Parts: sequence; structure tokens; C-alpha cells
Amino acid sequence: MTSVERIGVAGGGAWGTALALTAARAGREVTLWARDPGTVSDVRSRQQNSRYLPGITFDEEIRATSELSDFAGQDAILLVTPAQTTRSMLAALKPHLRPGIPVVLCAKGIEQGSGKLLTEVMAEELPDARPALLSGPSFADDVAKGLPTAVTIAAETQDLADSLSRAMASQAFRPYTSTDLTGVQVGGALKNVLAIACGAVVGRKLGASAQAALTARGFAELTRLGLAMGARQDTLTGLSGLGDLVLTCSTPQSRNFSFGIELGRGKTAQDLINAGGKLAEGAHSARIAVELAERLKVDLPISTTVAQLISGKLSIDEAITALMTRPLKSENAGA
Ligand SMILES: NC(=O)C1=CN([C@@H]2O[C@H](COP(=O)(O)OP(=O)(O)OC[C@H]3O[C@@H](n4cnc5c(N)ncnc54)[C@H](O)[C@@H]3O)[C@@H](O)[C@H]2O)C=CC1
Ligand SMILES: O=C(CO)COP(=O)(O)O
Repeated sequence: MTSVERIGVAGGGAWGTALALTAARAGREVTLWARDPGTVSDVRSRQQNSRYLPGITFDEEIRATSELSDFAGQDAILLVTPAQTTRSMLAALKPHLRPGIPVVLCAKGIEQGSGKLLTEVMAEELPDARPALLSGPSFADDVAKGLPTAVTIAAETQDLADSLSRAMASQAFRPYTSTDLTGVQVGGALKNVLAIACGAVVGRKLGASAQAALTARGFAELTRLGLAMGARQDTLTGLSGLGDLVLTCSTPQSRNFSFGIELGRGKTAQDLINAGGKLAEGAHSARIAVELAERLKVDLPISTTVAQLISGKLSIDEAITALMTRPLKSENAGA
């Protein structure tokens, strides 16, 4: 069984920093790479990441660097940059990693343009490394503060999932293992799109009943796409699917939900993107999820509406009308 003692974390944003803290709390030796030199000096000199985790100071020992070459000699890498940077980050990491090293993909999204899952991108860019995933209901802020969290760690083999799980586990951070790479990724990507829809309903003040209906029908949609892509049902009802959907669809602590709230209040997606606000992965994944579903002949009415809202094809009120006036059907129908 592989022993994972030294962990390199690539990505100095909120989630990368929270996972670096988690690994350090689990007793690992941690090197955190950040693109932004300000983040590196903030971590080194003030034990903080004030840009992405304001108000949190840490006691854990984390080595911060702006050189990917400092990852030579690591036992595993966590890649924690936005989903659309996965391909370029893997290419940049490649010269610095030993063959066979586990690379844990922690972003939640689907590659724009290709419609590929991030493990498929990794198979192309870093075929000598072993892919793994960390996903599930977990806000960076909660994890950084040491609040109790459970996540899914998935890998192709149970042995690797077990090793990575042991390497990250502590009293406040409890990983469950899986070997269903597809299921974990579909859940993580789609819940962000669905959270935008739930946020829009809240922003438009349509009430808690509508929010619950969208979450449940959103889960039906996530399940249809997941099963069509080969996911296991129990993954979709687990932490990385239903668990993360419920979290992200319920609180403005989620950036995707907050993005949806602003859409519901009448802002356009373009306004929000131009304002350069916080990362909302669902805004990038919506259209590509819909294209993927069309190829697989799966109906995703809520995600389609979100994609149309984001592209400016529908206003918020037209989007609601479109969803509420669809043909009536059985709750258990396939679409
Ligand atoms: N924040 C959270 O609570 C959680 C986030 N995630 C996922 O983790 C991923 C990263 O999210 P966050 O860390 O929260 O985002 P963030 O916005 O806090 O940080 C993003 C980081 O990526 C860096 N970055 C951006 N573009 C880059 C590029 N081209 N090359 C290298 N670095 C680049 C930024 O400098 C920043 O350090 C997302 O896919 C998100 O869905 C998953 C679970 C929880
Ligand atoms: O993935 C997350 C929680 O599990 C974070 O969600 P947001 O990116 O919407 O903040």
C-alpha cells in the first residue's frame, strides 16, 4: 500500500489553502504552490491567505512556493485551480512529477470546448500519473476553520483511494472512498449549475417551496446525466452528488448560489463576469453540460434554462415561465 507523507498542493485560492491546512492537520508535510506571489508571501510571513480566506490565521506548518519545481519528491499532488485551467496546469506540472504519482483533481467542472471530464483531460496531458478526485459538500471556509466535513476521495483502485484517504483524514475531515470517477465528477460539475438555478429563484423571491422543487428536480436531472455517462446510482446519492447539491443549493455561502441570486435580482451574467467577482464554476459548465446531454440524448431542462439565462437568451422571468410551462408528466419519467 502506497504511503503518502509529502503532499504538494497546486493552487493558492480558497480551496487549495483549505486543503493544504487539512493535509498539514493530518500530519503530512505540505508544499503549497500559488501563482500569485502575494499569496506566497502572505502564507510565508503572516500564516494567512488574506485574499481568499480573509480573517483566518493558521498555526499549521505549510511551505509556500511559486516554483512548481519544488514539487519534485512529493508523494501526491492535489490540483486545486479552476476547472478550465486543468489542462494548462497539468502541462506545467508534467516536467516536475515522477511517473506514477497520484494527482488528485479537486476542481468541479467539465472542460469547455472538448466537453471532457477532468480525468479525461488528465489522461491526455499526464498519462503517466495516477488520477484521483476529492469532492463533496465542503466549503473552504468551513474546512479551513476546522469545522466537521465529510468528502469523497475517488481513485481507479481501492488501494489508492484508501492511501489518499488516510493521508488527508483527521478528526474534523472524514473522507469516504470510491472508485467511481465518472459519478463523482458528474455530481460535482452539475451541482454548480443547479445551484445557480436555486440562487436565481431566491434572488427573484419565489419562495422556499420553489427552491426545494428545483433542488429535487435538479437531482433527477443530475441522476439522468450521471447514469447516461456510466455513473453508479449510489455515487449520485452520496456525498459528491446529492450531498454537495443540497449544500450548494441552500446557502449564499456558495459562490454559485450567490451568482444565481444576482441573476434573480436582474443582473446579467455578463455584468457579473465583467465585474470580476468570485469564481462560479457553474457559469462555465452549464452550456457544456447541456451539449454533453444532447449528445447522450438526455433532457436537462433546468441546466438548459441556466445556460440560456447565462447566455442572455432568456430573462429571469422567461426562464421561470419556460420551466413552469413544460408538458406535464410523471415524476418518474426519464426526462
Ligand atoms: N472554495 C470552495 O469552497 C471549494 C472549491 N472547490 C473547487 O475548487 C476549484 C478552485 O476553487 P477555489 O480555490 O475556491 O477558487 P479561488 O477563486 O478561491 O482560487 C482560484 C486559485 O486558482 C488560481 N488560478 C486561477 N487561474 C489560474 C491559472 N490559469 N493557472 C494557475 N492558477 C490559477 C488563482 O490565482 C487562485 O489561487 C474550483 O473548481 C471549485 O469548484 C471545491 C470544493 C470547495
Ligand atoms: O463546491 C463547493 C462546496 O462543496 C463550493 O461551492 P461554490 O463554488 O458554489 O462556493
